[in-house]
Amino acid sequence: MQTITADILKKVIHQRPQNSFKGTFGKVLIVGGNPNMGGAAIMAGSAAVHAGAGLVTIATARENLTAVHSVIPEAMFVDYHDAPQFISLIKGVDVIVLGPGLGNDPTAEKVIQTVFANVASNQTLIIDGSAITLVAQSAALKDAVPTNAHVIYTPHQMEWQRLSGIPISEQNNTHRNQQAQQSLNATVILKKHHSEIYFLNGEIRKLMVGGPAMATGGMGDTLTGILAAFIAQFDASFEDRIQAAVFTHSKIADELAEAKYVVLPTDIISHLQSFMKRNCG
Ligand SMILES: NC(=O)C1=CN([C@@H]2O[C@H](COP(=O)(O)OP(=O)(O)OC[C@H]3O[C@@H](n4cnc5c(N)ncnc54)[C@H](OP(=O)(O)O)[C@@H]3O)[C@@H](O)[C@H]2O)[C@@H](O)CC1
Ligand SMILES: Nc1ncnc2c1ncn2[C@@H]1O[C@H](COP(=O)(O)OP(=O)(O)O)[C@@H](O)[C@H]1O
Ligand SMILES: [Mg+2]
Repeated sequence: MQTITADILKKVIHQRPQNSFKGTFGKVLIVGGNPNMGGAAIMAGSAAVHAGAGLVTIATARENLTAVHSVIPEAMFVDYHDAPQFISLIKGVDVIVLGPGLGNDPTAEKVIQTVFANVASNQTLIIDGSAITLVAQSAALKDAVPTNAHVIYTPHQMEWQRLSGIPISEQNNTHRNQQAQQSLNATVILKKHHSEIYFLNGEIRKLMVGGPAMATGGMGDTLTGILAAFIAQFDASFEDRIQAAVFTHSKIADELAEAKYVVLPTDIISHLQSFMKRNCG
């Protein structure tokens, strides 16, 4: 299995063309954050803004409106109960992140169904957190996962156990992980110490940066926003954009961990802009 090396950064992150505007750098929609977990959607949205997505909207519970606007004034808000507005947004973006802090109740299920029913073939759908757990638990949702879009699952080990049926103790079996990933017809980023990425073309990549300073709630939510921004704005291959995003997330954490005992998701978010500037090709 090949490891991801630092040269992926300059391959993917490029100087911005002079003749450009916000639309050049892609539109991202974050769908998540129930009234108890608004922070997850805010971290994902904030990461997408700071990693360079041109336009970011957060579809979340109305209770989160004030927090979203005060923490990320760059992002727009939509109430995920407002079906017409929500559906029109889903249709208008390049990348959708579905799941951070969404919760496991019937509202969450309905939100997931709405996204699945309205995603188109040129879009990328990142399925994370609660959305992975709900898809794993419901045959109806599993059947409704879009087959036309680029789908990426970002499970931690327990979420991967739920989705694939492979117990955590057996997830060191790369071949078995790959079989499960291929049967999902999607890319899988299996998050752990030394995360692994399983691509549809059969390639597998291992991440050798990142460490225990990252073990804080919200760290995976933050990764989804970075992924979305990299996929939405850069021109490199799909596989390279994903590797660059995953590398960036953990490499920033390693750099910060030289001086900090624990690295917070919001620390990573606030260092994205300078890290990308330093590592742009
Ligand atoms: N600020 C916010 O709004 C935040 C909102 N969040 C949102 O919460 C939602 C639920 O996500 P979740 O990951 O917190 O819970 P769940 O899916 O039940 O998994 C946890 C269970 O699995 C077990 N476990 C075993 N191995 C593991 C591993 N490698 N990595 C992780 N867990 C592992 C673990 O074992 P234990 O810790 O109990 O020993 C426990 O039994 C989701 O939508 C997410 O986005 C969070 O991001 C936090 C910040
Ligand atoms: N010990 C560790 N070594 C390397 N990376 C870690 C470690 N602990 C956590 N991480 C990283 O932090 C993120 C955790 O994701 P996740 O569990 O989904 O967080 P949350 O749902 O709380 O946002 C993953 O990217 C994972 O690889
Ligand atoms: Mg998570």
